[in-house]
Amino acid sequence: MATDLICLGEPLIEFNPINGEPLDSARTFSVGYGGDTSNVAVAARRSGADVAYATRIGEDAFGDSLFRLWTEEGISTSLVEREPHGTTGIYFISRDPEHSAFTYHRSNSPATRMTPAWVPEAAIRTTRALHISGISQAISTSACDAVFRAIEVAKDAGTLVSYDPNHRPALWETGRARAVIRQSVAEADLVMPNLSEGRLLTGFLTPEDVVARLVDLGPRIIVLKLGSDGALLAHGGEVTRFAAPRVNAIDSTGAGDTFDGAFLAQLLAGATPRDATEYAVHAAALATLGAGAVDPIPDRSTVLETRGLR
Ligand SMILES: O=C(O)C(=O)C[C@H](O)[C@H](O)CO
Repeated sequence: MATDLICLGEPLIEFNPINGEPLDSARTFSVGYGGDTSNVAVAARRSGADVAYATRIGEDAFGDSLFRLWTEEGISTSLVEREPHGTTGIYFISRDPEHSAFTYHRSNSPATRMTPAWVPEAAIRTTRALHISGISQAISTSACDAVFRAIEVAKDAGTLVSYDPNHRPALWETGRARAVIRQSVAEADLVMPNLSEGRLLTGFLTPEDVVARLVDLGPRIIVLKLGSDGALLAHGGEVTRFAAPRVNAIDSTGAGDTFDGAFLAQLLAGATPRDATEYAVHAAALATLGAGAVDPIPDRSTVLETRGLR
């Protein structure tokens, strides 16, 4: 059965120091789930979308654990390939309320061996939206080629292409990142960068200038994510600012991904981009109230109940 949304990329197992201790002295970690596109899949699912995740993971314990997550969340695993003897990637969080930093152990993971031939073309042709990100383009050349192939198939079929640059400087050289991300932004229908990514792509500083330049690149809908300052939506020739509710954030990991998934679920359910942005700023704020990427992602009823926070 066709799903509303396919998220394609690399999932990771997450290690988060208990009480936010620095990595060099941390002795105890809570173990959770991460990987930006998997986080988006969970967020979209918890907001009511019918979602499939496309990836390659190992036939190892961490692969089993991720597989269980998607199954328990009700995310289709029909596009998940298991690699015998593959080692599923992991990362460690250095926690910060606004900008968490990540230490990766993911080189040579099964996801780095995604190729254009692996891309699930038939499924992408029949779904309504495809979500991909710059992280999958950073992890290997063949994964980057796979993302571009997925975009090409989606565009050919009229599937909405949703793209988050998620620039991670630790994963690739900035000149290449900028070129690849710009090309992807130009091809996408919907892009959801943060301000530093917008600045990298456009050379402009203010959110308004950044959004104006991104509009020139071509996407139909641009949502510039501004963290605790909310978001700026550009759509249909109008630019609208949305404030975020005030919360006592403890960990921003995955908040941007929660925004993406929440926005996509609303859009696919028929909401306008304005209503989807209003909903997504609330969902993203709630996602900062707990530690780690996936556990604090709110469900639809929690987002709707807490919209009065502002
Ligand atoms: O940074 C990555 O590659 C990850 O996927 C880890 C995190 O879950 C993700 O960055 C949060 O957005």
